[in-house]
Amino acid sequence: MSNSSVLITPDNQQTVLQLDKINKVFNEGTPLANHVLHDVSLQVSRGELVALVGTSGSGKSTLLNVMGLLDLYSSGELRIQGHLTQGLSEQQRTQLRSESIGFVFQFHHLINAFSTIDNVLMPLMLRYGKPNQEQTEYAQYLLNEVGLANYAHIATNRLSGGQQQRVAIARALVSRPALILADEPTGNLDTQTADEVFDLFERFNVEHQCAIVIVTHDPRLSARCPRTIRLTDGRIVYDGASANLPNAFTKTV
Ligand SMILES: Nc1ncnc2c1ncn2[C@@H]1O[C@H](COP(=O)(O)OP(=O)(O)OP(=O)(O)O)[C@@H](O)[C@H]1O
Repeated sequence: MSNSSVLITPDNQQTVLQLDKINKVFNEGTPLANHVLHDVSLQVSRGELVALVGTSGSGKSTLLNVMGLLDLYSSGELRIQGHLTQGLSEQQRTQLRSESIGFVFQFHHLINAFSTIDNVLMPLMLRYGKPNQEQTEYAQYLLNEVGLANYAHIATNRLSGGQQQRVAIARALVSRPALILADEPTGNLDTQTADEVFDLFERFNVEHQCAIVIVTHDPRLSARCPRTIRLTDGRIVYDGASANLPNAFTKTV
C-alpha cells in the first residue's frame, strides 16, 4: 500500500518535530566523551512517515531517544509541536512526552502479567489513574484495528511476537499522539509478520495523520516510507524522497 495519499497541504501542514543543530555528546567533559550527533537539523510534519536509516553505530537510536525526550541533548534546539524543550523540568518533559509521543521498540516492553487491554491502557493509567469508559472503549477499538479484537482479556505473554508488537502499537496510539517514534519495531519478526506490522504503521499514519519516524535496518520497509533520513557517523547525509536515495546509501546494516 502506498502512502502517497497523505493529506498534507500547505494549509494544514503542521510541524510536529523540529531539530536545529542538535549535538549529543555522551560523557561530556570527561576523558570518555563521545560526540555522537553532529549538528542534526530536521523537521517532521503532521502525517509524515519517515525512515531513519544508517549503519550500526551511526546514531539512530541516540537520535530517536533525543527526539522522544528520553535522553538529553548537549546543544541545539528541539521543538515538539512548537514547544521548545530546552530548560524543561523532568516533570514537564514527561508531560510533553506523554501528551505528544507514542513509542514502539523492538522489544515491546509489555507487562506480561497484565491483560492485553490493560497493556494498551497503561500510558493513560500512568497519567490519569483508573481508565474511564471512553478510554477503555478507545483501547478496545485500537485492539480491533490491530486485529486483536478477541484478545483483550488475555495475558500478553500468551500472544505471539507479532501479536505482542501489535499490542505495543495500540499502546503507542492510545493517547492519540501527534508523533510515533519506533526503534526497530520489526527487528525480531519474520518477514511476513514484519510486513503486516508495517501495514499497521502505514494505516495509522494515513488514518490518524500521526507523524511516524521509524528506525529500520530493513531496506524493504524503508523503501515503503515516502521519506528517508540517513545518518553516517551522527551526521545527516541524506534527507529526501526514499525513491531518490542514492544507491550508495541503500545499505542499511
Ligand atoms: N550511553 C552511552 N554512553 C556512551 N556512548 C553511547 C551511549 N549510547 C550510545 N553510545 C554510542 O553512540 C554511538 C551511536 O549509538 P546508537 O545506538 O545510537 O547507534 P545506532 O545507529 O542506533 O546503532 P544500531 O543500528 O546498532 O542500533 C555508538 O558509538 C555508541 O557506542
